[in-house]
Formats: sequence, C-alpha cells, structure tokens
Amino acid sequence: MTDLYLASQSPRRRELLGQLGVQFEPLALSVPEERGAEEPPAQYVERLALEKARAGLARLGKLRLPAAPVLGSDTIGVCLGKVLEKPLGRDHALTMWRLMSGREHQVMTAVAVCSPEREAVCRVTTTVWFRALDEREMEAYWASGEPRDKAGGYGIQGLGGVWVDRIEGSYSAVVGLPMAQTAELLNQFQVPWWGHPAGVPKGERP
Ligand SMILES: Cc1cn([C@H]2C[C@H](O)[C@@H](COP(=O)(O)OP(=O)(O)OP(=O)(O)O)O2)c(=O)[nH]c1=O
Repeated sequence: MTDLYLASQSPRRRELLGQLGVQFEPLALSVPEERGAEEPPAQYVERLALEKARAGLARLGKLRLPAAPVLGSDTIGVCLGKVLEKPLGRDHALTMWRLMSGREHQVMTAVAVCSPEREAVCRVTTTVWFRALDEREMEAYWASGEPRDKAGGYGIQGLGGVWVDRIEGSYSAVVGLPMAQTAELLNQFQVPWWGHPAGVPKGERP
C-alpha cells in the first residue's frame, strides 16, 4: 500500500519527490500537451498538472489499485510572451535559445494532487536570467542530447546551468517540482514526508 502515486515519467520529479522522503509509486501515463489558442500560460500549466493527476486517478480505478492521492506536475518557460516547451528538434531549440539569450524568462511549474474526495493545485513562477549565448555553444549543447526532454530546451541542473546568470524563485521548481510548495500540498492530503507533523512521534518533536 503506497502513500502517493506520481503521475509522471520525469526522472527529475521522481528524484525530488524521493528527497522529500515520500513513499510513492510511479504511474506511466501519457497526457497530450496542447495549449488552447488564447489560453494564458499560467492557466495552461495548471490545467496540464491537473489533467495528469486526474488521468492517474482514473488509471487507479481501472487497474483496481489501492486508493491514494495522485500527484501530477507540469513545467513550461515563458519568454517575451512566448511559451517554451520541449524542443521539437534542433531548429526549434535554437529559435528558443536565441530568444532567451541575454535576457530573462519565467519558468512556471504547477503541481496538482487529486484524490477521490478533492483536488488542489499550486503554481510557482521563477525568473531565470540567461547570459548571452553564442551559436557554437548552442550547437554543442544540442549535440549533448540534454536539451531534448526539457522545457525551454535546457537543464539548469546539468550542462545548461552554465547559461544561467542568476535566478529568483525556486530552484527545485525549475528542475520540475517545487519542494516547499509540494510539501505544503502533501500536508493538505495527509501524505507523510520526512517533516510531516504526523511523521514524528509527539514526544520527539522539537
Ligand atoms: C527548465 C528546466 C526544465 N526541466 C524539465 C522538467 C520537466 O521534466 C520537463 C518539462 O516537461 P514536462 O512536460 O513538465 O514533464 P515531463 O514530460 O518531463 O514529465 P511528465 O509529464 O511525465 O511529468 O523539463 C529540467 O529538468 N530542468 C530545467 O532547467
């Protein structure tokens, strides 16, 4: 019996949730990521997080797995009003990076938790400043393979970190799961993590 299901294929989300000390089971799902023509980025990222969590809950029912809350999450970038998702290929990645070069962009990550009784969602926005990038670096970065499965085509936690001048907000949210806000959601659903109030026997609390 698990405390939580993680509706995500992202190895980063698995690792960050593991750092919270949550007992969880991953659920393999694929939810189409398509933004409505006029859909604002903040609404889009929250909708996707919720759709992933809801799809996970539906899957539990179908597979007759024991009930537990399901967590879904989504990350996008926004630069000069353009939404930045995973690159479709080399040219798309280069177009995104030329836009982001030498200026700031926002990374939005939404986290949703759904149980049969209720659902909750939160969104964290972090500003990331990129230094000026040159074409040779962009080509070398694409060749590394790292950009392919990441929003905006970069990983702050990897080779892409060298492009980041500074950030304001949550580092873990940029990597894919804001730890502070996720712990808050887990508390709302009584899911134990290492600092959960019920996780430490009363007499031993500081
Ligand atoms: C900006 C940035 C994004 N990312 C990642 C986080 C997300 O995993 C990914 C954005 O894609 P998402 O669609 O949010 O997630 P995903 O497809 O990887 O996983 P799933 O939908 O199954 O949960 O980009 C980094 O790892 N580092 C970064 O610096």
